[in-house]
Amino acid sequence: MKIDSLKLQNFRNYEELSLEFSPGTNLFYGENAQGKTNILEAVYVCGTTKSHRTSKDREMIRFGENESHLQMIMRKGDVSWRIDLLLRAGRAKGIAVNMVPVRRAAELIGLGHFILFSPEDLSIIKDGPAGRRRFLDMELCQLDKVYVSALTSYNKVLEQRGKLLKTLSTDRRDMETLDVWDEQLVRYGSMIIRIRESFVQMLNEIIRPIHEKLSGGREHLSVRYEKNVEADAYASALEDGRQRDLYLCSTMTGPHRDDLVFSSDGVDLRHYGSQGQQRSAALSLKLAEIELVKKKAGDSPVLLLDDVLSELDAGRQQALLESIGDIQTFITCTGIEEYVRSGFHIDKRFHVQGGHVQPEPSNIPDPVL
Ligand SMILES: Nc1ncnc2c1ncn2[C@@H]1O[C@H](COP(=O)(O)OP(=O)(O)OP(=O)(O)O)[C@@H](O)[C@H]1O
Repeated sequence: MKIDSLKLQNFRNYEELSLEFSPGTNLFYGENAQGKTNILEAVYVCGTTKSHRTSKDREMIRFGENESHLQMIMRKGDVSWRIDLLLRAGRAKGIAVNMVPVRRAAELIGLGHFILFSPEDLSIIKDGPAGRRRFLDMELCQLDKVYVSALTSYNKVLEQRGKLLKTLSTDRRDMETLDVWDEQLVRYGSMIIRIRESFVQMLNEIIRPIHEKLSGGREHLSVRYEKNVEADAYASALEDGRQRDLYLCSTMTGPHRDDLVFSSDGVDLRHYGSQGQQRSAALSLKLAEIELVKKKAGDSPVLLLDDVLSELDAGRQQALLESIGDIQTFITCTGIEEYVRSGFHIDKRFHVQGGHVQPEPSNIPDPVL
């Protein structure tokens, strides 16, 4: 799948923007705070309906405006799709595919796959479990419609249960309602756990050879799904923990407390990995994500590299660039010198300055030796 074009109106610092992309590598360069990441964000939002930076649509609407419109044309072979998104402050997103309004974001799933890699992703191993759960959710929401609806329902029930627990701490009359929420929590939670189980199993098989190659055969990386509770045991665990939940006014059991464990030769990298090992594992995870999408969706993802190359040393940069192949890629950076130095092929480049984007003639010239 490739993206042909993007149009923005009142999105972040863009009043009006219309861009046509190369199906190969597109590079956006410019000083800090000019609007490079905003373009990647817009592509990601059009493809997934979610931003990687905010859960509030309001923040993406240009300051002083009430709504924002995004339009993206995607193509798979001869078939193309036009995606329209309307962001409105305090209201649900308006989404249309080929000019036909769709009610649920899930209907976009499967059209395309978007893998975003930013410097924050490099600390996914050492940061808290929330980031690793977010990784699971963002990836699975693009791959599996059942997962999206289970996750949406689970989060709603979890919130309702939390509110009820608070009420029950002072007034126990509504105790039967808790049984209803628990039953639903177990239904959706078990679905999430099972889907995560098979996803991590697949991820583990893919990441191992990738990481071996990246570490020159020195390290053997494995990913394990650290479940808070087994799907089959969820109902009884929830019941056993009910008094504690009532006391804490919070649900302590369920996949919202899951984690992923990354180990290298048996050592848990979350706690004992060196910074270099943690960053390598994070890069392997991204490279594995690319492979996984190709395998599971039978299609190439779109790769969005947000200022990440300058964070990697030469060996890791090489590994990332080699894995790009024929994947359509969007890269942001502040300077183009490193691309000139590495001789990396760029199909189309854009200069970004203060909310204006200037396409420039194709490839960066070869370095003068
Ligand atoms: N809702 C908004 N309305 C208008 N401008 C906004 C909005 N949100 C962010 N901006 C502006 O967008 C700019 C940041 O853009 P972006 O994050 O794309 O920067 P960047 O070019 O990627 O910079 P860096 O290289 O530092 O990451 C800032 O000037 C910020 O004020």
